[in-house]
Amino acid sequence: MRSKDPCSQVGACIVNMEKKIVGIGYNGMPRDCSDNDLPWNKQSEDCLQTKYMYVCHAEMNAILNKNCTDLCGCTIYVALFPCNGCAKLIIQAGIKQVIFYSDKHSHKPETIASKRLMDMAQVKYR
Ligand SMILES: Nc1ccn([C@H]2C[C@H](O)[C@@H](COP(=O)(O)O)O2)c(=O)n1
Ligand SMILES: [Zn+2]
Repeated sequence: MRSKDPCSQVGACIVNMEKKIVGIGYNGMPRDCSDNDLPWNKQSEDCLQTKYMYVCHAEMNAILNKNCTDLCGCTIYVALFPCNGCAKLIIQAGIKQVIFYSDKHSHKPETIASKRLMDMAQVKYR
């Protein structure tokens, strides 16, 4: 895994209906933003000193890295259940299925909102 996040290395892989890989990504700082200059802290009195303000999620990177015209009908495999921000991207990209390994943040509002959106948009997850 290539992520520089010292606590959580997350990967995502998108496959089309023929099971061909059409996008991969991992969690990392945005392009041209140094992994070394931005914080990787989970907690700080100053939220600007936490990674959450800056890091791009694996799902976002996999979608943006797609090597085909569109992702309609695709399936995304993810290490962690997508947050609400990534759920919006997944839905808007036309991805129809999410296969996740861990749902360890299931109690968080981000995850509850994510499931609400995916249920409405008929994106299956398991
Ligand atoms: N579905 C997700 C959830 C989280 N991430 C990234 C964002 C962070 O780099 C890390 C989560 O950090 P933690 O709070 O678990 O230390 O994982 C992601 O890419 N996709
Ligand atoms: Zn996310």
